[in-house]
This record gives sequence, structure tokens and C-alpha cells, in this order.
Amino acid sequence: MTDHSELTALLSDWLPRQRWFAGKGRAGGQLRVEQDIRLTLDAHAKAVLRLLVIKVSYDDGGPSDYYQVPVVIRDDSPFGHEGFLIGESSSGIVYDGLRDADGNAALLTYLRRGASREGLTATAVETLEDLTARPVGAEQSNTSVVYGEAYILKVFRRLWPGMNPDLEITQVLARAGSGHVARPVAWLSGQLSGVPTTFAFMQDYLRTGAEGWLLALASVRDLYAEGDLHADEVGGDFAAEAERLGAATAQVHRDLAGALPTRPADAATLGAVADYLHQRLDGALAAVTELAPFETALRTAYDAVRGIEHPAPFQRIHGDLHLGQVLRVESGWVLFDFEGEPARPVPERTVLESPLRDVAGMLRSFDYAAQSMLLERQDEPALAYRALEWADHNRDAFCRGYGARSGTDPRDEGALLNAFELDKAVYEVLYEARHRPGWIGIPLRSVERLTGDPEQQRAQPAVRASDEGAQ
Ligand SMILES: Nc1ncnc2c1ncn2[C@@H]1O[C@H](COP(=O)(O)OP(=O)(O)O)[C@@H](O)[C@H]1O
Ligand SMILES: O=P(O)(O)O[C@H]1O[C@H](CO)[C@@H](O[C@H]2O[C@H](CO)[C@@H](O)[C@H](O)[C@H]2O)[C@H](O)[C@H]1O
Repeated sequence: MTDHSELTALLSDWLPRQRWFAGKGRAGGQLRVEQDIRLTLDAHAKAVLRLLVIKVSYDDGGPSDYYQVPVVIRDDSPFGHEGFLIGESSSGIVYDGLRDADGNAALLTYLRRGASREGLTATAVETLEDLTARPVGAEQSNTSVVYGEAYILKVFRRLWPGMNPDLEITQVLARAGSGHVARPVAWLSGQLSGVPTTFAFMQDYLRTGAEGWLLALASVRDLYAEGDLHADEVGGDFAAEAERLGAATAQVHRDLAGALPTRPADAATLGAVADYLHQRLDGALAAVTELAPFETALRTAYDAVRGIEHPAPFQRIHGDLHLGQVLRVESGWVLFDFEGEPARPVPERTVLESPLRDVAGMLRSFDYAAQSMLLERQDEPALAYRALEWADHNRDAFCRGYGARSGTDPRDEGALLNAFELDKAVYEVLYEARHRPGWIGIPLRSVERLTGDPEQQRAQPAVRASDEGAQ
């Protein structure tokens, strides 16, 4: 195939505009097509799916990134074709292959036939049905496609050499008989820098599942609509669900600890954790100036980790747990996306960590749910108080559920939990700065609150006092 310079030119414009492109803010961005694998098995097809692996190198001399970009190239007229156009090349019109009916059909056929081309091998645990595709609406860290109502296929956008932790951990939990994951049904493995690498992962589609984030928002909405009621009095109280979610999270941790290695958290381990938190903060401070006023307080909270005695052993965890990563099905809560934080290099995401990191992630998410609905209502102090109340109520319920299943209430490990919550909030500040600048106030205000910023302390009591007086 001889059209790589044209494809490179088209993708140089298209790739940086995608939500999952991680190189925002890095200068340079030179693209090169590293792999080009024809996935359409029919030799005479007019619309051909080609899986491109693009290497992006930067002027800063830092590590290059790799992205997976399946494209459909049509050699007929584009008229009447509804797809996401990338551009025109001499070999045909180029579309985003994961937003294209022919592209998604070709991908499923490749998986169904257990095909293997140029090192890209499909494995399925059962005979897959031939079903119509529907891309999952929102672009997130990756791109997912639902087939019929039976399977969901996640195509990893940014590739890292090695097995993706999402596939690895979901398989481990499924083998352990966990009811808290969706069954893995197929995957695509290729090569990256000479290492066998996961390119895509298919699971059972949980058709009746309701996303935790949306359920939580519905509860917050109920509370805000009932100005005089408290979080436990409104129709949509979420606390019973939060408690079940805490128990499910503890059970997943227990299953992972039973199936994979664990390590006691000794002084050296905790010292390394504190150093790592400082190092993450260094990166965030360099990128987001608004964090500077909180640096001293953050570093003090991180140093407190060094002196902790007898914390829970370290083990494999979810790594990026939040309300958007859990689905409520009839039998209870299901967790997905065990990929860890998408911006972290995969080798960092597979190390043994404190399970409290996941707890902290979920606690932050309760705060997010309550605060996100205030983004357009900054001038209503009574609601700001309601938001804190809703979040605290559900954070308590989550910890209660977690403690009941694990035997240890996460709040008993306060200093470690606090440090992880702050670290998560700092990560979120960076994430929002890069991907959703309009939301950056949510984690920033939390950093302010959690570090006990004096300005904030002065601002809060007026709101709280008036509310308490009204009770
Ligand atoms: N097994 C499943 N059944 C039903 N919906 C799912 C399943 N797994 C994921 N989803 C939905 O697909 C969306 C994207 O999945 P996710 O793993 O979070 O992708 P990303 O890595 O891009 O964030 C989620 O928001 C969730 O609602
Ligand atoms: O789901 P992803 O793996 O893509 O995770 C990334 O994006 C999340 C946003 O979609 C981001 O989560 C943050 O926003 C959520 C609400 O949209 C909130 O529930 C989370 O608590 C908050 O961290 C996540 O951090 C990021 O890694």
C-alpha cells in the first residue's frame, strides 16, 4: 500500500482532535504509519477496513505514543454514505472505521473467524453471532461498539506494549467466578515494539445495566429539586446503592487478592508510595498553575503516608474506579474498565497498590456527581451545602458497605485514604485541564476543601450556619 504519506497528512489534522489523543500540550507531533493491516477478509470488497498503528513522536524528545486507528477506505462515491469522514486520498475516501457500518461488520467477521493476519490474531471463547453494530455514543478513552444487544467490543486507542490490564483482570475475576464483571468473550492481540499486545477486548453486553453515574445524578437531581429535604429524605436516596457498591468493590478486591500476588505494605513500600505521590504532584504543578497555592498542604498530606502502621496489604486493583465504571444490573453492581488511569504507562498500572486507591476514586466520584450539577449554578450557596451533604451521605454509605465485606472500614485508615483522595483530585485537575476545561473547578474546589485552605474555611461556615439554623 503506497498511500501512507497521504494518510499521515490527513491523520495529522484528525488525530489531535480526538478525545483520546493524549499528546495535547506537547509540541511537534510527527506521525508515522507503523502498521497497516487489512482486516476486511473479502478480497473484492468496495469498502475496506484497514487497521493502522500510528506512531507519534514529539519535539520534546520524550517517549513516542502509539495509537490504533482503524479506517475504512471506499473506492466508490461517498454520496449517501453516513460516516465520520477523515478525508480524501488517492486510494479512496477515508472514514473512521469504528463509526462505519462496513468497518464494524468487518471487525466482527475477523473475530468470528478467529482470523490472523500480519501478527494480529483474533481469539473467541465461543462461536460469536453475526450481529449489527452500533457505536457507543460518547467518545471516551477508547472507542466501544455494541453488536446486537449481545456484545460490547472496546478498541483500545492508545496502545502500550503488553497485555491490557482490562483483559487480564477481567479474565482473572471471571475465572474466580466473580458476579461483579461482564464475561470476556473475545479479544484481538497484535504486536507492538515486538511485544504481544492487546488491541481490542469484547465482553457480554449488559443490556439492562444502568450506569452508576446516571443513577447518582438522578438522586442528586431529586435532592436539588426538594430544597427543604435532606439527602436521606428524598425519593431518590442513593445510599443503599452506594452501600452495595462498597460491598461489591470489597468483594472484587478480595477475589483479586485471592487469585493474584499480594505484598505487605511495609515502611519501604509506604515510603515509595509517598515519593510517587510527590512525583505525580510535580508533573501536575508544572502543567496547571492553579494548583500552586495548595502545594505545601498536599506535600504534608503525602508525607503523612510514611508513618502509617499496618495498612491493608498491596494487591492488584481497578486503578481508575468511579461511578462511570460501574453498572447496576438485577443481581447487583458490575465493575468494568480495569485498565487503570489511561494516562499512566501500562507497566505502572500493573504494580501492586493499596486497595484504598479504588476506594478514594469512588469517594471522589460521589463528590463529582454532586458538584457537576452545580456547574451552572455557582450563585446558589444553599445548593453548595446540599451537594456536600449528598456526597458525604453516600461516601459514608460506600465505606460502610466496603467495611462490612472486607472487615476494615476504609475510614479507619484516614491518612492513607486522605492522601489517595488528594492524589486523585490532583490527577483529575490535570485530566480536566486537558480534556474538559469547563469542569476543572470541581476537582480544584475539592483540593481546596481537602487541604483545608484558609480562604475556603472562611467561606464555608456562612452557608453551613444558615442551613443549620433552618433545621
Ligand atoms: N459489559 C458492558 N455492558 C454494557 N455497557 C457497557 C459494558 N462495558 C462498558 N459499557 C458501557 O460502555 C461505555 C464505555 O466503556 P469503558 O470501558 O468505560 O470505555 P473507556 O475505556 O473508553 O472509558 C461505558 O460508559 C459503559 O456505559
Ligand atoms: O472512564 P475513563 O477511563 O475514560 O476515565 C477518565 O475519564 C473520566 C471522565 O469520563 C474521569 O472521571 C472523572 O469524571 C467522572 C464524571 O464524568 C467522575 O465520575 C470521576 O470521579 C472523575 O474522576 C477519569 O478520572 C478519567 O481517568
